Amino acid sequence: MRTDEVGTTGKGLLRVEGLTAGHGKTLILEGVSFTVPAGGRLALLGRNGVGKTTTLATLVGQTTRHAGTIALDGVELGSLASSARAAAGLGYVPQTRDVFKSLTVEENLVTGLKGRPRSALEEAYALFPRLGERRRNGGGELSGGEQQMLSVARALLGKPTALLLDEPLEGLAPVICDQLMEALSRLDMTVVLVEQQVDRALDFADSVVFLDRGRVVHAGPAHQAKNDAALLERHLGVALAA
Ligand SMILES: Nc1ncnc2c1ncn2[C@@H]1O[C@H](COP(=O)(O)OP(=O)(O)OP(=O)(O)O)[C@@H](O)[C@H]1O
Repeated sequence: MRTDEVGTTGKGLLRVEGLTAGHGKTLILEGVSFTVPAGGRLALLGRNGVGKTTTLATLVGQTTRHAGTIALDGVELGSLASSARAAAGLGYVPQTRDVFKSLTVEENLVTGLKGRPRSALEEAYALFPRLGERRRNGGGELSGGEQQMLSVARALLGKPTALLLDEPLEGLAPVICDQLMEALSRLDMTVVLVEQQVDRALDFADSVVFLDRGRVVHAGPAHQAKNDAALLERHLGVALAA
């Protein structure tokens, strides 16, 4: 168990098997399988357009699923509506940062409470003190980093057992990336992270899956991938700085 934790322990086993999905009749994913143990952290990596966002969107029920299963703690989610998947414990922070610009920070957070008491908002402010300082500001007045914190905090207020993060660091200054990754590293829950900043993603994750053209082309421990320049070059076209 991690110390200084936020979230749920012992739950969040995510099993994805043979997922074939896309947009309408257009197939993007073909037979994608991976398992993340409860409390595990998976980095889902690959070049642009290989299907990373589509994978997360399929898990939360926003694409057309043609085959395959998605099970969270043994509960099959594949045929449930998105709202029921969220209720079953799947949290999602989309690439678009779901922030309501016309609502204040606090009002945005309230939309994530899902019936929990208002006092739970303190969890969000404890994780991201900056949101506490900005609680009366409008969502549209926030910096990119603050919007991302708000988007993550709102997803966490729903008490997910597995959190899906789509490129949370996109467009953020390095110091804000540091802060966000530090906060995420304190979460004690299953996480699937899609991220272009490969070095940060591999430092955060225990395991990694590389996608190429909608298929899993490599799966293994994150630390091994980090030290395998040929693997990174092959699947991402990049080499990490030593
Ligand atoms: N709504 C859509 N309708 C049809 N095709 C789509 C739609 N959204 C994405 N695609 C296509 O699906 C493929 C996979 O896209 P996806 O966004 O999942 O990739 P990605 O790996 O997340 O890429 P990136 O790193 O650029 O975000 C791409 O070829 C993309 O053009």
